Amino acid sequence: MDFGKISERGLVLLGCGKMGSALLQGWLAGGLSPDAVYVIDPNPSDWVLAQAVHVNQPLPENPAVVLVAVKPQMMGGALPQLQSYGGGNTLFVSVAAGTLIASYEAVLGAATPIVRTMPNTPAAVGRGITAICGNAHTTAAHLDTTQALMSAVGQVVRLDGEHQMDAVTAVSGSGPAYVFHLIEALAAAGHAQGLAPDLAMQLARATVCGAGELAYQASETAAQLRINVTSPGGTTAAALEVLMDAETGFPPLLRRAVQAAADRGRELGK
Ligand SMILES: NC(=O)C1=CN([C@@H]2O[C@H](COP(=O)(O)OP(=O)(O)OC[C@H]3O[C@@H](n4cnc5c(N)ncnc54)[C@H](OP(=O)(O)O)[C@@H]3O)[C@@H](O)[C@H]2O)C=CC1
Ligand SMILES: O=C(O)[C@@H]1CCC=N1
Repeated sequence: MDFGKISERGLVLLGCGKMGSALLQGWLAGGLSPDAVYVIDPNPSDWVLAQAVHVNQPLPENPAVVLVAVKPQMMGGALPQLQSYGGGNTLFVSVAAGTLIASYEAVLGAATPIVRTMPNTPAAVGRGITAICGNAHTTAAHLDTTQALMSAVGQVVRLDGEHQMDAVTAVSGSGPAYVFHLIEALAAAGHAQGLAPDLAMQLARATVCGAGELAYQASETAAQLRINVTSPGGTTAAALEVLMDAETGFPPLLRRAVQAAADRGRELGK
């Protein structure tokens, strides 16, 4: 990726925990010079400290981008220190769940270009997906810059508006955790069938990873890939009868889980 203005003017990363580090890892791997990155974090990890980026050092006068990756609950304490960059030509990009664009505008000024995004942690291996939407002061160029930054760590989709963000967060932002829990639950179920825990975990993890890779590479729909596994009257059909039950299977369970996540996003926005 050509980091252009970011290489010249710098990128400030406010909060460099799990999500900030996943993004930073992708950018550095994509060719961003560590010298262009200014991390602010009270407890930087050993990994961050080893990246030759500026950590808790004086900031550039006019950074091209401020990437906000602190928890929503920390935003009130963290954001005001960057208020002086508001209303100028610094683009603010937030990855925080829940926190509304209006909250940033209240601190930074409504004339600040702000793009709200929702990435996910597979960004750490270049396989994330990030949804983006901007405020009234973001131009096509700001959205392009954000898209380029997030494309360094996976796919990017543009939303119609911020109203979609809580649902997106509940599906793809939090979604990796649902899949990791699927691995845990599948392994536990294998153990309940008499397999040793290690073997059950190896089988479950490889199965989810392999199925994910197949879904990524194959041209068929997810439904067709499922049908391809399901021999009529066979073992998969027996399991799917349980999992696809309209009252007790995955569909109502995931609907409730995604609803809970989206509701929590809305609460965080208050
Ligand atoms: N994790 C995920 O899968 C995803 C997270 N997000 C969003 O990313 C954001 C960060 O989440 P995540 O990375 O998981 O959380 P982390 O707690 O791992 O990272 C947040 C980092 O910010 C630091 N921090 C706390 N206060 C300040 C401050 N005043 N100034 C600068 N840095 C500060 C924290 O330090 P300390 O630990 O010492 O408090 C921590 O290192 C959240 O808003 C979340 O909604 C979005 C998509 C996916
Ligand atoms: O759990 C959270 O609130 C964050 C947002 C999406 C994933 N992690």
